[in-house]
Amino acid sequence: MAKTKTKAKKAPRKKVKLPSFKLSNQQKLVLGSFLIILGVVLFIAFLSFFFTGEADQSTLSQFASREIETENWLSKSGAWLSDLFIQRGFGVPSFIFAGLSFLSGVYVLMNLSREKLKTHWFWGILIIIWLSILLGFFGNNNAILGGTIGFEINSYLQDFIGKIGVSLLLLFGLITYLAIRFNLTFDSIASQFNSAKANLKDELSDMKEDLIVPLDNNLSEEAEAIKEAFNVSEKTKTPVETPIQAPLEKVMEPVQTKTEKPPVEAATTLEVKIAEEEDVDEDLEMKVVESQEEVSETDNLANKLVEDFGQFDPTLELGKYQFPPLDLLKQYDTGGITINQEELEENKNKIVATLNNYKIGISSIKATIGPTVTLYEIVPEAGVRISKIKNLEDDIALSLAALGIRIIAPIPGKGTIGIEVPNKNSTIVSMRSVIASKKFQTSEMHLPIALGKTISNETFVVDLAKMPHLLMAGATGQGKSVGLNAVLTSLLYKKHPAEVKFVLVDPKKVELTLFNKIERHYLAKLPDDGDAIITDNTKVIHTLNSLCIEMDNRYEMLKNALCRNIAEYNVKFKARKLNPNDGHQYLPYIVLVVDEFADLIMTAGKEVETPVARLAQLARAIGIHLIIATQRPSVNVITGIIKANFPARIAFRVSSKIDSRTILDAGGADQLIGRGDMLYTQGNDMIRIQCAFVDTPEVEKIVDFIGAQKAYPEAYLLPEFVGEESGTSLDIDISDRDKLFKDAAIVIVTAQQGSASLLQRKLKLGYNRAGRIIDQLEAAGIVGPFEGSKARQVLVTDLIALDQHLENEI
Ligand SMILES: Nc1ncnc2c1ncn2[C@@H]1O[C@H](COP(=O)(O)OP(=O)(O)OP(=O)(O)O)[C@@H](O)[C@H]1O
Repeated sequence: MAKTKTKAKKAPRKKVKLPSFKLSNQQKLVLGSFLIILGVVLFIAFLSFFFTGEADQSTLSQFASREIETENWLSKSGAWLSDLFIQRGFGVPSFIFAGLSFLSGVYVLMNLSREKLKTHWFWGILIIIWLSILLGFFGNNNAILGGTIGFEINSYLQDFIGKIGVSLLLLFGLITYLAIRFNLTFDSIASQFNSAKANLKDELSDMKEDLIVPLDNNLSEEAEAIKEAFNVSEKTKTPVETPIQAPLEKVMEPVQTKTEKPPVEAATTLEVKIAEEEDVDEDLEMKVVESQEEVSETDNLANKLVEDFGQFDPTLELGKYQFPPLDLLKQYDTGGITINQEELEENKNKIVATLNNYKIGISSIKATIGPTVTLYEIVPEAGVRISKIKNLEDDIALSLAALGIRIIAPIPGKGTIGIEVPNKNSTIVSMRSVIASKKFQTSEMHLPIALGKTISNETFVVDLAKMPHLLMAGATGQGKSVGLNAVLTSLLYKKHPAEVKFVLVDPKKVELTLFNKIERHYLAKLPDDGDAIITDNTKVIHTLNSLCIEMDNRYEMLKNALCRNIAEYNVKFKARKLNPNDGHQYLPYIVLVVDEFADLIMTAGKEVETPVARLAQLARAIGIHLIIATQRPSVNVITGIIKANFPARIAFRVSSKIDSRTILDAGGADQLIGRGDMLYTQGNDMIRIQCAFVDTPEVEKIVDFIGAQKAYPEAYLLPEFVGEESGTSLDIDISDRDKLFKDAAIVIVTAQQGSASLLQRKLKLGYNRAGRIIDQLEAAGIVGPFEGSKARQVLVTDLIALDQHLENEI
């Protein structure tokens, strides 16, 4: 309740703040000096009123007449103002108005906190009212003291609560003021009292000390005199000294009690100090407040920037950007799901009959119809072993004469066993229907992806940012490319070009080329690089390493901004709390899509695996997400380290159970029916989804629509990466060359084929040594640079030319 109350109170306050005008420096100078002068004018006029007020009384009614003269030091205006404020207003306390005006001027000129000024005015006005009542109370005979207001309020109050009531009310007002304004509490008053007591004690003991020290000095002087007079030896000293020490100890006693005060008293001394600081060093306190202002100024600066310019809008540069309309997508599933009652009945009967053949009784059966598959949920009779039903997978498939039967025993979270049976006529789930779904349209996810529809015909939307990386695998022709397009299309329909960037790697060179048209809107690439879509293996390695650099840079930025992830960082940046001059900028998400990952690993091996593994392990927090698609999900392609960092996996149909296990760590993908039928897992649960279908012409229309709009001057640039093969290999020292360098050169030139595997075979070398020799051959100008999957070009035509080439080197 209390909370809601405070909230309700705060809301209108903010509204009052909104029209807060901002002043230029010149305006501040003008307004500030005006207020200061007004303060001085009021002060002079009020002061003069006490000398000239009576005489000017009669002239007030003829303000406009120039013939009538007034005595006020500020003439007619002075007389009028002081009459208004003092006579008819608040009396003597009106001087506070002059002070407040003066103070306001100073605040405006020195650009001090407006909040503090408001507080001064608030309390100032309250004091004026209180004082005016107080003076009205005591100055019954002199109405000027409390002004008409003070006088009238007084007489009004006295009529109701009497003189005693008014005086108590005034006292209450004073206590309330002190308590709120100076945080005065009963304890602090008590401690003040204690401190005064302690001070008094200290002073008394000091006085005692002062009295004793001369005594002590005198005594020691006397002792010296005695010593000298009688020339006493060490032994004889004691009797003389004893009477002297005794009074000394006695004298020390009060001093000791002073230092060994009980803890309570120590606390009081501490409080005394604080109280003293508060009382004496008011200026010092002001300094403390100023330093707080400095802190709040940075806050205010952000607030002010937000107030002045609104939140930072990353989409502003392409403010008129239009998201692609739904019409660009084709509607394939207008007819809805087509499964007839007969088919359902038939399948049900067959399932029941098959199970009965094996003496498995069913207590109930339920069918859920999906776009491609119908799920029959059965509850077996008590005592039936689940494994028995699971083993009948092939028999049920045989009796239903259908491929792609999957048995889920039991369905997680339900006490049933599921049998998925493909529909005779599967329905295409069009991209349009999933994009148009409420679930996708209203999703608040960072990177929403509408993958398709589940078995119960619900649109399935997931957040790529949460996955945080996606592995897609499936045999050729089962819907991988369509799946990738569905992912990209989802993001294009939901995210502004400023919010997400794609890095597309397409070794097949045909699947993703379409997206070239939106290079300057949505793609990221290396600086000084031709196409943004990467088809060349060397470029892939450079890009992956560059993404690693981008990742490191982003982590640095996050660290400096004290944020844990990209979402927090961007919120802070939008609220203008991060200064672009300190290297901060709005960070778009980066989605790296790699098609045919197996091909990359085959040709570039570790060079690709290492940065991919690094990105997969670390990039989630800074908004780089990986989508990797592959046909061959063998263990040397999807290595343990990559797999461990890709909890979200999609499996299209694969040819064997082993492949299914490699992708999903479970069987099932081998029983799918293809054409976009897929299994999705993000940990434990496995969901069967019919992937949304988006055809190439549709994607083309979308990219044409986006490509035709105003774009950024260039693609999002990734940091530059200097490849090792270009940097280190070229300056390989001749003396550092491998012993087999010449032999290798002969092999390469004879075969006219610059490949490391040739050297491995002919010279029986390991991969690493062969690779190093190839690098040395490149440095020597015998073979050309790395060209991805192709063998390097041999630059020396025959063995005679090779001899000449090597001789020239020396
Ligand atoms: N979700 C889907 N709904 C309906 N049909 C689909 C779907 N996905 C794929 N298909 C059909 O399957 C065909 C092959 O799909 P796709 O090109 O995506 O396969 P792929 O796995 O990428 O093959 P490859 O690995 O050879 O590139 C498509 O042309 C289309 O006819």
